[in-house]
Amino acid sequence: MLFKVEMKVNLPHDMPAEVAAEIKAREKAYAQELQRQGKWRHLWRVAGSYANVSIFDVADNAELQELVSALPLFPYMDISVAPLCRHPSSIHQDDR
Ligand SMILES: O=C(O)CC1=CCC(=O)O1
Repeated sequence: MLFKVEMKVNLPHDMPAEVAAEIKAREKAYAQELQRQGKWRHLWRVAGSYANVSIFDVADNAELQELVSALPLFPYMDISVAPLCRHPSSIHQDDR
């Protein structure tokens, strides 16, 4: 199942820089591993904002919840999710 996931990051302004850097490094490693596994299919920065738009390809709602709630930045993000289905005009065979 495909989901559009929008994540807006709100790190506390008083978080020490080295703590923020360590969380971001763990976030990057986790995100890249999920991309290698094919579960995090797209990751886009929203221009001008500390936010991203992502496409996840997971088995079901429960797997999405499991993966997203394990994000190191999860405690600091506002997240919105929308389920996706194939558009009849899409030319991409891997949309499903
Ligand atoms: O910077 C972000 O948008 C948050 C994030 C998600 C995956 C990652 O590496 O950073």
